[in-house]
Order: sequence, then C-alpha cells, then structure tokens
Amino acid sequence: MISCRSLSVSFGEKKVLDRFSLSLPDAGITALRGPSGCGKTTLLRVLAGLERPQSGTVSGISPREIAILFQENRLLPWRSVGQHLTDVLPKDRWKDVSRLLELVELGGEASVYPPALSGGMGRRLALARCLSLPARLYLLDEPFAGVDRERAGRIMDRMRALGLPILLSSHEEDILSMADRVIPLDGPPLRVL
Ligand SMILES: Nc1ncnc2c1ncn2[C@@H]1O[C@H](COP(=O)(O)OP(=O)(O)OP(=O)(O)O)[C@@H](O)[C@H]1O
Repeated sequence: MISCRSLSVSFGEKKVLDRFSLSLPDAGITALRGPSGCGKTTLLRVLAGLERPQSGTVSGISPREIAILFQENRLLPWRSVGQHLTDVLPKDRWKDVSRLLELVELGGEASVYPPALSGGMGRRLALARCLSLPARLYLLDEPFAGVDRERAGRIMDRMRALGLPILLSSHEEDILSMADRVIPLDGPPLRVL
C-alpha cells in the first residue's frame, strides 16, 4: 500500500502540511479537497519526490513509479496532438494513441497543433499524455481546469473503468463528487484514510 506518514512542510514561517498522513488504495480515484493555497500541490510534489518534507515519510512507492500532471499543460506548440503522445510512448504502443485521445475526447484532433486548441482541449491533451506513461500512481493536479462538467464526468468514468490508481487535486465540488473517495486538506492536522 502507498502511504505517507506525518508529513510536515513549511515555507519560511508558513506551515503548509502539518503531520499529514494518508494511505492510498491500489486502484480507484482519490481526490484531495481544499481551498486554493491549502497545500494540495505541495502534497503531490512531495509524493512525486519534487519537494522534500521537513519531516515524515512516503512509503510503498518510488518517484520513478509515478506520473504527474502539473497544473500547467507544458505543451509544445511545434508538436501536434498525436505527436505529444508518440513522443512519450514506445513505438510498440503507438497503436494506443487513438484510444488515449478518445479517452479524453480528442479523437478527431490528432493532427492539430496546440495553438489551435481551446484551454480545455489543451488540458485534456496534457492529461492524455500523462496517462500514456506507465505508472503505479497518477498524480493529477487540477486535471479538469477549463473542462466542462459533463465531459469531465465522462473522462473520470473512463479512467475509473481502466482501474488506474489516481490521486487528483481539485477545489471544484462537481469534480470531487465524482471521485471514489475524498480527502480534505483543510480539516484537523492529522488525517488518516
Ligand atoms: N516553493 C514555494 N515557496 C514558498 N511558498 C510556497 C512554495 N510552494 C508553495 N508555497 C505556498 O504554500 C501554500 C500551498 O501552496 P499549494 O500550491 O500547495 O496550494 P494548493 O492547495 O495546491 O493551491 P491551488 O488550489 O491554488 O493550486 C501557498 O500558500 C503557497 O504560496
């Protein structure tokens, strides 16, 4: 089981995580809930090994087994939608490109370039690229920013059907209500699931 125990992170005087604990099941969608600035991204970054906590431990997974979707899309304007996936997939998995694009409802857009995508389309491309990476845990930071609720719901259902282990952050109740379980980050200091 993937878990973190008693994580504390401060930036200067500011305490962002205070002895935070969490256990994640092997499959399903877990959502972190909390207002802007409460530490959702910080927790994802600690799990991914991008931020070192002042104390506490992460166990059951190594950063190399994690794929992360950052809050920024980080798309390349000179690579098409389809190329964003072939750039990260090994050649023997290029056959999966259409399935991944359909998962995020970009099936007809493989030859389009990022400047021609809407904000929500760009977000869905970044999500498809993240999901195309092999991983034991997918960390998705606000995966549905700019994506309408109905579409986000359909995409969540498809991700759930694939059995992908996902930890996502959101402050939108609509998105949180579609997760299998929700962990509040704005509650009491020690939380164990
Ligand atoms: N590298 C850093 N240096 C200083 N302060 C930071 C740093 N990273 C995060 N913080 C602060 O830590 C707090 C939590 O930030 P974090 O990005 O984790 O919040 P969040 O819950 O993900 O917010 P949002 O929903 O807006 O993305 C904020 O007050 C932020 O300013």
